Amino acid sequence: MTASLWNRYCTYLVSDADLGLTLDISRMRFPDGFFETMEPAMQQAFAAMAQLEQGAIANPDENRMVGHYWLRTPELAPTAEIAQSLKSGVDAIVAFAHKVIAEKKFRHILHIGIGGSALGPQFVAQALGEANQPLSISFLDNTDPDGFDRVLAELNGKLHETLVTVVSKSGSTPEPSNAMLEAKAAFQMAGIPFAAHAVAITMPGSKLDQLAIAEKWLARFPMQDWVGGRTSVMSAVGLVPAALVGIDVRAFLEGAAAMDRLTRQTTTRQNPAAVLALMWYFAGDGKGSKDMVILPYKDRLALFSKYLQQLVMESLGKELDRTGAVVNQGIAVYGNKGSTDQHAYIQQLRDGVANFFATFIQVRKDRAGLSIAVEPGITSGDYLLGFLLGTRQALYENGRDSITIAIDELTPRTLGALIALYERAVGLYAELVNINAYHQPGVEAGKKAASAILGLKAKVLSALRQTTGGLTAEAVANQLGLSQEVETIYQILDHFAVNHASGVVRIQGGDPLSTLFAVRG
Ligand SMILES: O=P(O)(O)OC[C@H]1O[C@H](O)[C@H](O)[C@@H](O)[C@@H]1O
Repeated sequence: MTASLWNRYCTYLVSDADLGLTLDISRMRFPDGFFETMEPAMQQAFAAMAQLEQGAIANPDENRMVGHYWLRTPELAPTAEIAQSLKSGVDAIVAFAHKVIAEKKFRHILHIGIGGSALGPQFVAQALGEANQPLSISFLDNTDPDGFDRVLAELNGKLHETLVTVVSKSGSTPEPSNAMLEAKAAFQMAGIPFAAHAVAITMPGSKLDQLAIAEKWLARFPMQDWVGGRTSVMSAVGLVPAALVGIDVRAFLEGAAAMDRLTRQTTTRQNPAAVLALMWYFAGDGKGSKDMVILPYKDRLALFSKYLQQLVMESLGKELDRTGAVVNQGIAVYGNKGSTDQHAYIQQLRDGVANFFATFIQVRKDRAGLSIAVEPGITSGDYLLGFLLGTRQALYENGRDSITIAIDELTPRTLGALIALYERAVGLYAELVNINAYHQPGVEAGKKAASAILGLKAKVLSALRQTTGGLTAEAVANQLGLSQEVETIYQILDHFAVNHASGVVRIQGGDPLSTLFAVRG
């Protein structure tokens, strides 16, 4: 390390002794005066965030407040009623988890949810879980039948001691709904009443909530309208499973509250979320032209990149800015963990296309106990640090910038703080580029197209049933007057045939134009 880099390190380091956290931007090559240039915009961003925290309709497209910061500081909620419901909500979650753990009736959790309703719980469980935790946890986070089978097979013979947490904010997302039905079927097959094992986490009055009430499920926990899925890990969505696996959820919330205090301050250079957002802005020129590669040197944090992928990309990936201009904003996020990735894609980061900036995440404490020496005077943890610093240096020498975030220890408190740091950095960055970070209009397009495709299935089958000799996909499409849908129809027929569904077979193989499909039996 050169003296000038050390100087830059000391000059720009943002640190918080209470959380044991540092943010080092010395390896980002921003020019002198960058902070000064950005200061007016950052002050506006602070003001907008203050409004948001006071209950402004910060998500106007959905006419919603944005309240995830109140989850860890209920006193800041805009009404006493919200504050009280948040406090009693956490009390109820903690009491429920204590009871379940003490009774020892349940040994496993099957958590059902997708997107924000699964990624947070998965990330927290992997980051803080222990081999001897009171309940083990597994996840159904898709509508993949084989995926269901694999997880349910692992729970075979254990369903009588399995608690199922069904999570869906809207209560009508198809994937968790399908997963719930598949889990319910498995319970029925095993002769175990599903309702007595099922917990619903959803917005009051949703389809899922109504089902849980009608079937008298074991428990229901509310999700708030003003908490988005990707920032729901500190609502019942994340707290219920975390408390059940024995994680100190109050410390988790407190860590986030501490980070919120730190990142609410308006002295930019002392505010780690502001500094982080500005580094993203610098790296990608405010247009997301560089990808964000997340490299935690800690196995427990391997899901952090996936978690941040949703948080950052669903929040910032927007076609329009708030004036309605087409901006196609966003920052692509990917990563896994170090040093593992050094044996994979880091080759390209060092030598290939320079379209990214890296974020190294370091946990200074190696492990709970003592380390053996793997070489005289050297531990495995020394290697991990060496690889982190070495990779950072190798990247820097080749013109690749990086940020390093370090914490002393990974605990519920520091994990809460890390999540809160990124939540606010995303909020501030969205202000800098003037977009709504709290809606996700693009997601709807795929959902609508999927439901149109499902609607075609019955029509395709009935057309096929009317012939004996078999039809090509084109013939089916023409019969239905849907020639523009021919490829989708071909895909549906192929899916039928491979799954031997409804008696559909391929009676003459070949290319998509000549393959004949028929109904047999
Ligand atoms: O919790 P749910 O309402 O089931 O939603 C689950 C997920 O699906 C949606 O499509 C959104 O894009 C995500 O932000 C959300 O977390």
